[in-house]
Amino acid sequence: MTSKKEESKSKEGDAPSLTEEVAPHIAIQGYEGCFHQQAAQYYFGKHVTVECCATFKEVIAAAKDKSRTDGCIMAIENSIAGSILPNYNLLQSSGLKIVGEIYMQIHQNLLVNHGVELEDIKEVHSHTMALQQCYEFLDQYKWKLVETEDTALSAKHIAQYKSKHIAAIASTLAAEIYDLKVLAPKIQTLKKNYTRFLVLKRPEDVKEEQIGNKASINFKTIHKEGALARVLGVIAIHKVNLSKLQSFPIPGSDFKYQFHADMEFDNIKTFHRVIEKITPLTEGIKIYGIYKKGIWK
Ligand SMILES: O=C(O)C(=O)C[C@]1(C(=O)O)C=C[C@@H](O)C=C1
Repeated sequence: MTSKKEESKSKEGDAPSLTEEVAPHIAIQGYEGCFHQQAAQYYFGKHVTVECCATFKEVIAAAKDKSRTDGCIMAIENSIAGSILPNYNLLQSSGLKIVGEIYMQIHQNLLVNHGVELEDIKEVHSHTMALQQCYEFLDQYKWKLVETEDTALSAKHIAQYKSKHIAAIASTLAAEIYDLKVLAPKIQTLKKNYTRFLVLKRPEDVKEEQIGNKASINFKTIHKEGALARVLGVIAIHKVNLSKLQSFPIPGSDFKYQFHADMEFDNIKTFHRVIEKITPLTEGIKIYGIYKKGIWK
């Protein structure tokens, strides 16, 4: 049986020559018209093919499976709704490497079937992160908010069932694909609304250390005063920019914490020096990847 990955590679007919670049097949959370698909196209180009998964857990499983995909794209944080904490745990247990990141401007829209007006709406369906990005708009109404797997899938469902009382929050691309009306455009709480996505690959497919100016690491510190401050001091002394520090509980540890840190630097040697110096101050330090800082799109 041909896997979806092989199918996608042979779509154009003949097997690609050795010199020909093969469009990657990438696992995403969501379906046709979702923001992950747009992020995949932005990063890999229009020819990328996607393996649509219902949950982030499935995305990671698909990314780890060589017969299914070449890796995945996973949202990790949003500038309005904040960090997607469960994804930090998934990243940690996955063993996958970060090879890139994407900051993508997200416009959320209220979509309905043609003929439906604001006063007809009783429920609004969307991905939890999308709903959270639109609370200020949604708070004006008494609609029931329903969390779904995906923005685009919500749009597809209201079109499919010709719903008269349900709206979806999704992209204008989803509106086009499923022939829905944009009843209210750009309803996210702040005009500027960015989601950061990580590009992950299996470690064996990351041939050599990436050339980059950003890195993500994970570490634990002992439960003693000043332990984290000492680590941060080393980072500061080396003039490395700590662009994100996220603490999250170690599962099953009665609230002991681990830290995820993103760092930006001009010289890779400086980053390695920081790692050398903080290793004795931390436990279980892990480098998730060295990659090129994403451009805000
Ligand atoms: O539902 C989608 O369209 C997704 O791609 C998921 C997702 C997310 O996980 O944050 C992606 C970007 C937006 O922030 C809203 C939802």
